[in-house]
Order: sequence, then C-alpha cells, then structure tokens
Amino acid sequence: FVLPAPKPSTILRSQVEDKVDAKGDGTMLYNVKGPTNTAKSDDEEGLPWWWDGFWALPFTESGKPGTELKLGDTMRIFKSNIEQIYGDAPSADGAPLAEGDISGLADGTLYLGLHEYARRFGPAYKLCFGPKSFIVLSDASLARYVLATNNKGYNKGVLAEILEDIMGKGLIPADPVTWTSRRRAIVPAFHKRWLQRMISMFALKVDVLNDDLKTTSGPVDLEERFGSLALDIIGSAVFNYEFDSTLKPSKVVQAAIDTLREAEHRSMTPAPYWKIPGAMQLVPRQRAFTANMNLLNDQLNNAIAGAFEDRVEMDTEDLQENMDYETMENPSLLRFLVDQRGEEATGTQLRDDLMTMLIAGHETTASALTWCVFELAQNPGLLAELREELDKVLPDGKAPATREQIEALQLTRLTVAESLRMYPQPPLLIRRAVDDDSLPAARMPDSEDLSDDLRNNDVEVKMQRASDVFIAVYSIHRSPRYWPEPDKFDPHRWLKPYKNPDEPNWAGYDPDKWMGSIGTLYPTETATDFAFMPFGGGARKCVGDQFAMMEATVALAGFLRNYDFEFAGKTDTPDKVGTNTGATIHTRNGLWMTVTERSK
Ligand code: HEM
Repeated sequence: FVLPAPKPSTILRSQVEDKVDAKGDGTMLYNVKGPTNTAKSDDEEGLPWWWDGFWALPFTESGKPGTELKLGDTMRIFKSNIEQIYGDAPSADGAPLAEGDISGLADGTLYLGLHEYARRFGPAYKLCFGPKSFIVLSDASLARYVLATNNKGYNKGVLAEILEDIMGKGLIPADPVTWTSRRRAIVPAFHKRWLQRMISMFALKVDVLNDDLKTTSGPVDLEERFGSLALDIIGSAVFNYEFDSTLKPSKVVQAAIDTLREAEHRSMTPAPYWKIPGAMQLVPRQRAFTANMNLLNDQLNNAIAGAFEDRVEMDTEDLQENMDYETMENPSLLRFLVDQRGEEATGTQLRDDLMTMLIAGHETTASALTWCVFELAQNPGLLAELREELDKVLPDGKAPATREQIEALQLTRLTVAESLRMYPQPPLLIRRAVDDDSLPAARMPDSEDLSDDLRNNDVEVKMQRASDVFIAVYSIHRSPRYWPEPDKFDPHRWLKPYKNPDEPNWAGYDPDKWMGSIGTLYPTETATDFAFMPFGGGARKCVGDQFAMMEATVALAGFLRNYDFEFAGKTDTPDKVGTNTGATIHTRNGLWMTVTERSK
C-alpha cells in the first residue's frame, strides 16, 4: 500500500512568508522560507475546472466554531488535502506529509509503520489515505496537550463510531453529556475497600489457573490461558458472573471472545461496511456478531434485572464505607451502580456500562501478562531477581491476596509497567478535533533519518475542525528522545530519574512523583510527563488502572512463584511468536510454552 509522494513543493504553513498575486490574474503564489528559500508553488494548479464551484455548494460549508461537527467540516479537510497533494497548495495544517510503504495497515501492525514514520517525519505528521487524513502525534508534549491540557477540544471520533454498536453509550464512546454523568457514577465504584475484596478474588482465580496448569502436559498457549483468566476476573468483578473459562469452553465465553474480535475487526476496517443497509443480515461475520451480542445482552440483562430486584438504595459514602465487602455475596460493580442513590441509570445504560468495562478490562490485562512472560523467558537474570522478591513476600507460594503484599512486590509491578511501556494496550489512541486548534510547537529532533528540510525545524500544527488524530503511544513509549535503550526490557529503569537536555518541552521522569504516594502502583503519565501513559491521561484516563495493576501483579506473581516456563511447540523460539494488533498488541501465533512446577 503506497501513499502518494509529497510533491517537492509541499510546504509547511509556517514556511509561508507571503502570498502574492504576481501575474495579476488572481492566481496566488506563495513565497516560502526554508532551507533553500526557493520553493514557489501555484495555488490550485492541476485541479479540475469545476473545483471552486463545487466548494461553493451549501452542503460543503463547514460548521461555525463551537457548533457540532458536520459533513462539511470533514469535506473541507478532504479539500485541503487534495489541494495540497494534487494542486500544490501549501499544507493547511502544517504537518509534513508522510509517504512510503505502510503495509502494516493490512497485516495488523500499523503501529510499527507509524513508529517508522515518526523516525522519518518527526513528532507530528500527516498520514493520508486518499483524501482522508490522520494527524499522527509521536511526541509527549503534544500527547499531554491533546489528552489533558485541551481535552475538551477533542472527542473520540472514529473510535466512538466504531464502538457504538457494541458499547452503546458506555464510557468509551459516550457523548459528552452521558460521559459526564456516567463517569461521576462509575469512578466511586472503584473505591479502596472494593478493590481490597477484588484482590482476594484475583488470588482465588489465579490459584484455579495454577492448579489447572499442574495437570497439563505438553506446550500450553499462555496467551490463551491469561485471556481466560482475565475474562473470569472481569466477569466476576463487573456483574458477578462466573464465566469459568479457565476450566471449560462455553457458548457465552466464545461469544465474549468473538465480540472482542469484532470490535478489533471494526477498528481495523477502513470503511464501516456494516452500516450499509442489509450488511448485518448478509455478511456471515456480522450475522454471527448479532447472535453473540444477543447472547451476551441476555446474560447482562438478567444480571441487571436481578440487581434491580434486590436493590437497596444507599448514599455513595455509605456504600463505600459501611458495606461488608469481605463477606458480601455479590460485590460487583453492577451492585454498586444500581444501589447508588441519586444515579438513576436505565437498564440500557447499565448494559452499555457493563459491556464497556467487560471489553476494556479483558484483553488489555491479558496482553500485559503475555508480554511479561514473553520477555522474562528471555531474561533469566531478571527472573531470578523477581523470584527473590516473590519468595520473600509470598513464603507460602500462594498468590498475593492483600494490598500490602502488592505494594511490597515493587519489582513485579515495575515488570508489568515495563510490559505496558514496550507493548502499550492499545498501541495508539484516537481523537477528533471538535474545533480549529493550534497545537503547541513541537521540536523536530536532530536525527539523520529526517530529511534536511525537516531537521531541527519546529513543527506547528494548525488542527482543522474534524481533523482525525492518532496519538502514537507505541512510538512515544519506544522513543530514544525519552527513554535510553528504548527497545530493552528493563524494569529497573523506573527506579532512577531521567531527563534529556535535548528535549526542553519534556519535563523528564521523576520517580518521586509516584513512588510512595498513596494509591499509586505504577509510574504514571504525570510522573513521566506523558512519555509513558499506559492508561491514557486527562479526563478520559482509564477508570480501571489500579484494578488492572493489582490484577496483573497478582497473576504474574502467582505464576512466576510457582512455574518454570520455556518457549515450545509452535513458538519454540521467541521470533516465532510475532505480533498482531487490533485493540491490543497480541501475538501472531500464540505464546506456546512448556510449563512445569518450579524446581525448588
Ligand atoms: C492493563 C489493563 C488496562 C489498560 C492498559 C487500559 C488502558 C486504557 C487506556 C489507554 C484508556 C484511555 C483510552 C483513551 O483515552 O482513548 C482506557 C480507558 C478506559 N478503561 Fe482501561 N485499561 C486497562 C484495564 C481496564 C479495566 C480493568 C477496566 C474496567 C474494569 C477498564 C475500563 C476502562 C474504561 C471504562 C475506560 C474509558 C474511560 C473514559 O473514557 O472515561 N480498563 N483504558
């Protein structure tokens, strides 16, 4: 898949010095500053005769600032892209145009292609698929700006469109009004005493997996096993449902897994063909998707109806402080959301909330575990060090079951964090500008990979209304601008502060900003000034970050403490594992390993 090459005269808006009607016939010429200061370009040369007339038609008009986005806003972006690429006009957004092979789009490794582009086109560049474009940000200060500083200026864009059939008005795709009220209701449900009860549930489920592993012989696909564990845990936490997928296959489990796959398929499909009338009935995978959704919705609706029957309304603080979570039969998020006074969610809204959390909290954690084990199998020194920590904190060999134990397992937590740095889940975040916006200037690094006209020039992007944005988390997490030896799996990096004098816009990493602060189990996006943002940042930051860190720590500790493992079967060497993505980075061929009880 080859993108159109940018014309030699493609120029950045910041390079335009003035615009002159040199021939006196209305054709504007641009004088351009830059390394050679020679480029000149004719406006709209090469465009068809009807071009201007078409853009005078009312439906192509863009919306007024502050109003909702409309078709005309998207069309205006197409217009400026076409004029830039085929008409030699200066870039309306000022972002260098990326060009070249991006085969990763088709084979499921788009994030690797974007990483390569970041080396060649810098911290903010434009990726075009025909007239459709994405502004790709691979810079911590720009990520901070879009996610946190000006988070109101960006919505979930394409992602919301893709996910709305599955998650409805759940937190991830929700419109701003629904999001505000549901976020306010959901965040308190993840309180300290509930999380403590969840830790003991994690430990029980991890012990079930560990016991089952004892009885298996021959290579096991650990990615699949961690996926089952995470599904069992999230089902229990969200709506007190026992998927029991660690032990047996079932229709509901398969439906949950297939629904997740469909979400991934949709996020990787350039055109939403499922919206074409009849597609949901005619395309076999869409028919299967509807059947899966019906099955899952039945389970969720039954649980919701049951929770409403047993409803005991209470104030939020009462629910957080006076319930006996240790002995409660149903300590699920659903129970909390139904009982919470003042938050009158409908059954449909609750279904959307539960489905969103089921999907958001399943494969993300499973993938984090998979890549931990993948890296540790190649790093015996680090594994030995981890086991020293585990033997000290867990002398009886059981999975950790208290918050204190999790806190004491610092290297184990940092190993999970390092896995999320090298394999962020998801590897890119998606946004759309709701109005015109100017991004802060970002520094072009002094890199030999960049072309001469880009090197050492600041890039200033003028975001147009409706511009689609990728925040290339994978590229930022693996950038040598922020992390020494970025491709090395090294959890110890999180113990020392780091600052790069060549990066004045980046505050650096300060461990004191998270270590020892109450309730924080991992190096946060604020401690790293957005060079590491495993759970996003700003208003839309993950609500399940502490839950996920605890879950992954318990599972990793329980596994490493008890099992030896090595590459085997289909993936008997690390290079056969491969990577693939949808919503998360997963393996291409599974993570097949022989797993034996740990030699004492
Ligand atoms: C290792 C595991 C996890 C990772 C890496 C992860 C990562 C993320 C990221 C990066 C975002 C921000 C998305 C964006 O800005 O577009 C997010 C949002 C979210 N996550 Fe997680 N997540 C994990 C586990 C969980 C769990 C366990 C739950 C629920 C129990 C959960 C629920 C959510 C929800 C509801 C949102 C949307 C928040 C909002 O928009 O207000 N996540 N997650």
